[in-house]
Amino acid sequence: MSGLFSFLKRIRNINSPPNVPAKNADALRFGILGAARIAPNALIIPAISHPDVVVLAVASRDASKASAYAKKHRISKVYSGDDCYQAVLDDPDIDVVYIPLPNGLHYEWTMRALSSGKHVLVEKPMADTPQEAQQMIELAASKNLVLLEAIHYTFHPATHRVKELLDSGELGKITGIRADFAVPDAPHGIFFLKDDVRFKYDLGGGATMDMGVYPLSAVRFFTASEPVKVSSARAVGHAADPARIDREMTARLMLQSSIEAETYADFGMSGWGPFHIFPRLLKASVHVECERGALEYFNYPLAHVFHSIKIKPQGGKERVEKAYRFADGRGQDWWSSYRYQLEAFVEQVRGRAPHYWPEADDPVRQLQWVEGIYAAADMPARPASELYSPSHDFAV
Ligand SMILES: NC(=O)C1=CN([C@@H]2O[C@H](COP(=O)(O)OP(=O)(O)OC[C@H]3O[C@@H](n4cnc5c(N)ncnc54)[C@H](OP(=O)(O)O)[C@@H]3O)[C@@H](O)[C@H]2O)C=CC1
Ligand SMILES: O=C1OC[C@@H](O)[C@H](O)[C@H]1O
Repeated sequence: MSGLFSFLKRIRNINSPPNVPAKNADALRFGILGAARIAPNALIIPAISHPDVVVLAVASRDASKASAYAKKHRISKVYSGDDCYQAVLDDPDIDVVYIPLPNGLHYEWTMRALSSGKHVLVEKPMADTPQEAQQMIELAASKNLVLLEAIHYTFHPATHRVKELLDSGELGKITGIRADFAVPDAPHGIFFLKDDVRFKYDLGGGATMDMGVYPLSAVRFFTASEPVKVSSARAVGHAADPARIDREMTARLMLQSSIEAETYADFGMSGWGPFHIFPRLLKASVHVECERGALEYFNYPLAHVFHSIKIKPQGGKERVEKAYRFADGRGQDWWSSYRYQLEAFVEQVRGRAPHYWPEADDPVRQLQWVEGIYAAADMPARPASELYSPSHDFAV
């Protein structure tokens, strides 16, 4: 009962933060490109409890959508129309740009934002190709600006507790790892729209690009190893564009130190039983096999909602841990992974040490293996932006 009570309290506090601090006079002012569905969870609500963050502006191509979104989320500046995204970048009051646009637009708008001197928080995956990500990272570095790909689960304390347990040696070396992220097929609107950006090849769609970046990131993060090859990959095409858009992808990878990995992503698992009428449950686990036992981390992509870490030493007693804040007291048990991510982002901009920060080229390596998986599954790599040029002459 106490578990259910803390779960409900946590959900309430995540969505309606209990302590609303006054904003610092020099708080970082964020502008959002696009009235995206993810922005309230990923930035707008987490910003409420951060004294150093103000969400100042939102841009949406559609004027009525822009004003309704701004009103609902109490955002004071609204830009709309064809040039609305550029207007945010031209606004001298904006310090940081949050980019929750379709994947295929991440490169263009990150390059434009960095060129305008803004720090950038860009949604995952950072770009459509590793070459684009490389240029984005180089431009940020050359301008001394912060650029972060929003792989938010890597900022949550539970993720770090799992890494600590694996690194402690209690279970011995990692020999294999499997990571899943899959949701059941559901009526349009529950998870995805009928016309969702995820189903459009030219916008960088596909399950591997969308949900698949989590399991791929997880096998790389927890093993601290890179793949050396994609042993096999099997895609099930999405009805919208079956030859190019994967609805489901299962990949087997060989990592350094002979660790075998499997990733599974699906944004529409079909049901089971007669006529597939019984829906499947969410799959969102990382299962790690070690020399002397195993570890199971359930719900790693949304650990703040609920998670469990099962430690299963060989011949020993299984135990379960949870970690909603860091052992040294940092954070709050109701902070979402997005809130922890925002905390780290601000620390990085302010020149202080965040509790975690990814290696600069991590998004490049991640996208190299996204491409490797598509190739092994006989699906085309996602197309680079029309504005991409290998010679680096991005023109704004
Ligand atoms: N970190 C996380 O947990 C999550 C991350 N994401 C990521 O966030 C991004 C956006 O996802 P989501 O919020 O679901 O997407 P939405 O479709 O809700 O939002 C995308 C926004 O992009 C703008 N846009 C610009 N050009 C186009 C176009 N050609 N077609 C469609 N939209 C366009 C629209 O803004 P407007 O019309 O207002 O200008 C739209 O609101 C993706 O990169 C996705 O991977 C998504 C969900 C969870
Ligand atoms: O990042 C994400 O996390 C949750 C998923 O449902 C979504 O498709 C994806 O974009």
